[in-house]
This record gives sequence, C-alpha cells and structure tokens, in this order.
Amino acid sequence: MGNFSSRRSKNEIIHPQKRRKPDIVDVKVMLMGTGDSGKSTLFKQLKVIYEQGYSEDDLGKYKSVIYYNIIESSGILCRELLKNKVKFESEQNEEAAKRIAERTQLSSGRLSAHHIYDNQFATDLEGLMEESVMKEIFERRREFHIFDGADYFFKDLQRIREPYEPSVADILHCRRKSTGVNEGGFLRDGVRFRFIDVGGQRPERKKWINLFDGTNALVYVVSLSDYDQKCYEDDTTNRMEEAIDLFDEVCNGRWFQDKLIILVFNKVDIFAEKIKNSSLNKTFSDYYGDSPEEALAFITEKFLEVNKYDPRRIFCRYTDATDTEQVTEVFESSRKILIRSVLPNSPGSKPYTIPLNQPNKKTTV
Ligand SMILES: Nc1nc2c(ncn2[C@@H]2O[C@H](COP(=O)(O)OP(=O)(O)OP(=O)(O)O)[C@@H](O)[C@H]2O)c(=O)[nH]1
Ligand SMILES: [Mg+2]
Repeated sequence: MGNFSSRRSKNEIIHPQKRRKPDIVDVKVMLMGTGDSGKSTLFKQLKVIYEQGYSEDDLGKYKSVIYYNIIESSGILCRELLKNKVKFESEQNEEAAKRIAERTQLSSGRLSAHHIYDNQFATDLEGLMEESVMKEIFERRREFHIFDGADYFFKDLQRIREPYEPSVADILHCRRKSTGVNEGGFLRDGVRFRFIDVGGQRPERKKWINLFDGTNALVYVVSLSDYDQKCYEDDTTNRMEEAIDLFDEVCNGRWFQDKLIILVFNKVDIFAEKIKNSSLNKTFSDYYGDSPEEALAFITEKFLEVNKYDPRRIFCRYTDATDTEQVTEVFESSRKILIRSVLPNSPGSKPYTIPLNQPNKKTTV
C-alpha cells in the first residue's frame, strides 16, 4: 500500500489556512407520510426550485410512467363499467371499453406501455371520455383508487398522443409509487440540505427506521383530500385516520421526540373542491363546522393534538405540491426554520416564534 503523504515534496505543502474548505453543515430531512400523500411530488419540486430542473432527457424518462398511469386508470374504469353492465350511448363505445379492458388486463403487463398505448387505444379512450357513463364513473374515480393526476391527464389526451414529449407539469402530476429511497437536495449558504423521500404504503414503512440515523428534521406530508377516502392497502380504513395514527407513532416515537417537525398539509386544491360536496362530519362525527376554513383548522388540530411533547416545535404549512410557486414558499420558510433549529447561532437566528396553526399566508382554501 502506498503512503501518499510521504510522496509529497516540501514545495507542495499548502498552508493550512489556505487549504481549509469553508465549513459545510449537513441537514438531513426525512420526508414521511402515508402513501399517495405527495412526498415524491414535493421531492421532484426540489429539483425544479433549487437545482437545474428537468432536462429533455429526464423528461423523456417519465413518458412510460405517464402512459402506464393512463393505461391502469382507464382499465380499472372500463372493467368497472362492463362489470356493472351499464348502458353505453353507442355500441361503438361499448366495443372501445371492451378493447381497453382487455388490453389493460394484468396479463398485458409484459407489454411495454408504448405497445399498449397505441393509436387504437388512444382513439378508443378519447372517444370514451365523451361517453356519459364514463363521465359519471370518472367523477367517482377516487372510490377505485385512481391516482390524483388522472383529471389532469384525461382532460388532455390529445396532447399525450405520439409524438409526445412530457412537460415538467406532467412530471409533477404523474404517479409512481415509491418503493426504495430517493435522496437529493441542495447547497445553500453553507448548508447542505439532504432530503430523503421514502415510500409511504404500509410495506414500505418497515424500511424507514434504517434511515433515521442522523436526521435533523421531519417533514410529515398529509393529503388533505384523504378525509373521505379508504386506504389503498385494505379498502376499509379511512386514509386520514391512518395518517393521524402514523403521525402519532412517528412524532412521539424515540427518533423524533426532540426533532423539528414540519407538518405539510398537501393537496389543498383537491380539498377545496371536495369540501364543497363532501362533509368532514361523515368521517369525524365531532366536527360541526361548515366552512372550508373551519374544516382545515379542525384537521390541523386533529394532527397537532396527538403530539405528546413541546407543541411549539411543530410548524404547519399548506400547499398544492404540483404548484411550484406555492411549494417554493413552503420550502423557503421551512429552510429558514431548519437553519434556526439546526444552527441556533447563525446570524439572524431567533428562537421559534411562529405560533401553531398559522397557515402560510398565500395559501387559501
Ligand atoms: N392535484 C394535486 N395532486 C397532487 C398533489 N400532491 C400530489 N399529487 C398527486 O398525487 C399523486 C401521488 O403523489 P406522490 O408524490 O407520488 O405520493 P407519495 O407520497 O410519494 O406516494 P408513495 O410513494 O406511495 O408514498 C401524484 O399523481 C401527484 O401528482 C397536490 O397537492 N395536488
Ligand atoms: Mg413517493
């Protein structure tokens, strides 16, 4: 084995002060929450906001994810229509639904997305989206665990026909369930922020504990639109109740008792639409309010009240993870809170003063 230092001549010795790199402080942040809450969407926004964004090459890689999202969702809806023997407006539409149901069967899983999503498929689906029974079932899509980006893509099917190049907005709306660990971040003012994005579905949570070492803060992501939906995993447990239980477990567990916690209430856009027609009282019988603001405050309180430790260390933020402007505001205010927490002696640092339940100003419901 070579001895590297012995090879260095006297002339090469660098003055220690010149050699010293500026101190960089690492801040490790875990992004956690139940499945589908929007963790990876926020994670993708880090690249848009703090890095060089998505290159054409990066965008192209999402093409098959987007096709699979549409294939899977349209298959579920068509099979449901056929199972219920609904009356289509035309025989042509019924035939189209049968073709889609067949081509999206699990046995077609061996075919590539591009192979399934051919011209015939695109024409069938575009035609079906004008069919009234399809429109009706599409309104009920969340009962069948259709991903939240479906509305965005199904309204724009013609653009997705070949030759199709995904946009950044497409990347933010598509859905790929996380099964491993995504790690990324950025360097700002001598602080390297490392964000860890994990899978939130039940089997994925078993892996979380292996990642906690050295964590400085937790960003717990809640999907506000979950309040009237059942879990993908068992189709019986209410999603928001599961998110509250999981938050209880995590924030009171030994790893995060003394850590900074930022609760990000996500999907404000879907929540704002949904709350007009679906009362929170169906899920929480102790809710008696009737405005969206009251509903939001109630949900916030439901999460905060499980915390058994110093309540001032939990900060709440409200956002739509697909909206870069809103997410920038959330990340920037979180970055400041993190710096104050991790580097308490940094210039301009102040003790925590942000009161509980104070939504970030720009976000309205
Ligand atoms: N409309 C809307 N859609 C959102 C929002 N946040 C996330 N989505 C969509 O919700 C779906 C799921 O988001 P993900 O970021 O993949 O969820 P996740 O928490 O990473 O899920 P797992 O990896 O399974 O734990 C995607 O289709 C996103 O585009 C939001 O605030 N508004
Ligand atoms: Mg994910």
